[in-house]
Amino acid sequence: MAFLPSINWTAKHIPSVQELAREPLDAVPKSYVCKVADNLVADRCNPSLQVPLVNMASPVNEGESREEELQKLYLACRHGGSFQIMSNGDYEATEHRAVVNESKTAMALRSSSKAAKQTSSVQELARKLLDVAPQNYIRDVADNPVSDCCNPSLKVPLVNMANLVNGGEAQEEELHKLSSACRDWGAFQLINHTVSDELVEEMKKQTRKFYDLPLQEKMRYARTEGGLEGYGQPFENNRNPQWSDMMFLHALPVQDRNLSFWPENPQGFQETIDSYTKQMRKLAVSLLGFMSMATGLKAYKFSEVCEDGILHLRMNYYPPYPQPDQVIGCSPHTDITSISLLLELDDIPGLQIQKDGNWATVKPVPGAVDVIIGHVTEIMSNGIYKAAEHRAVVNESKVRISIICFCYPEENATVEPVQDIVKPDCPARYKSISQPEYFRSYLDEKLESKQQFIDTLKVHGPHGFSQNCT
Ligand SMILES: O=C(O)CCC(=O)C(=O)O
Ligand SMILES: [Fe+2]
Repeated sequence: MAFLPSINWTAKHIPSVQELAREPLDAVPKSYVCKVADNLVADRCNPSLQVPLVNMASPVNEGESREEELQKLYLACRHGGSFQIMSNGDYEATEHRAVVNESKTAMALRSSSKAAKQTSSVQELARKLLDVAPQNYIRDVADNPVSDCCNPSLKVPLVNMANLVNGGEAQEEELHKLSSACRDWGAFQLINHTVSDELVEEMKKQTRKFYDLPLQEKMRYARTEGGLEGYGQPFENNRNPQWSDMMFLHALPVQDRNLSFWPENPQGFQETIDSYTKQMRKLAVSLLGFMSMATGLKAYKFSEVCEDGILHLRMNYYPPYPQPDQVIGCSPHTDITSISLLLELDDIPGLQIQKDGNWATVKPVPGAVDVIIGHVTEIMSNGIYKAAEHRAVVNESKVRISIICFCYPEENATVEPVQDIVKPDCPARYKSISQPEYFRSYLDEKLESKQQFIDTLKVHGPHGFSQNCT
């Protein structure tokens, strides 16, 4: 397919040394041949030197041999052990290497204690449960998601897309509702949207099947060090890791895809993701158009920049946790998108929106898409619309899965307040920045505590940020 990354297997990059060694080779590729000065046989080996042997049973069991074994362990560590830094140099890190046998294969599994800190799957961790999650997942009482929850009378607004599309009087009324939702909440639930039920159901079904695969299969798509895409845990910038796994893909524009991260299993998932993300971008464009209209703008200013926009897909998996108030599925944050379109797989609430100091739980509505306004729309509306702070809590006994399309302007767009909103008595409250620069500065920005990325883009000129333009 056109978007497969091109891999150039030169002599330097051999896909498998195991395979290479199977070939009847006269000589290995040149790049594998060591210099004479590094020759392993020439500086080989003092046969009288014996690596120390330590018997684990002795230091574990109390008793006479314990002291003796500990002494052996101490000497072994001093001369060729690890923990050089933690022991302040008392123990030494060992230089080591492995040589090759002339006729036999050798295998070794390396385990590094780094892996223990960061799990490769919270889903697996939750399966082994465990009366309590590892300590680093447990939150301070002050951040407790249940104790600071929730005002049940707060209800996230519902917007009916059919009324927006059909025009007439019903449209006027619905635009009014949409405007209030965007100004007062920065979020709403959208019913009668344009994405087909079959496609939505297929996307849900395949996502569930993907998470039901064995870990080993999911790990084929694992995020690589320093990368963004693939299967792994949420990017951490918080004190506690989040009780969730995720799959993150660059889905649109099509040329941004790296299909090596797109699951081939379950069968047909790639095609479903392709259709789903294209349909969701269409919905985003149409909805952003109505959101422009709802500010009183004649043209579809917010949507124009998204017609060929960027779309990132994230599928979140939140395992249950018996004390859901002790962990967090997704920490409070605002999205940096134009809008985020979120699908909940089952009737299991988890998403919460911050409203006037309270958290409001979004109750899943069959067939609805949850819409969350992000920083780009806040900027383009010059602050009339607000990016919603939101988070996800975990259910005590049931798995929760959500699928989110993060929709952004296209690559060559400029993120700035739209001209028709900026007026002499309502100057621009945000800086103008190109879309690529916007992403770059988001990833680079070192934010102070409580500061959000959008704060770095606010204009604090003579007119100040306090101007009220609404
Ligand atoms: O899963 C959810 O309900 C929210 C997830 C979310 O906000 C995100 O992934 O940005
Ligand atoms: Fe979010």
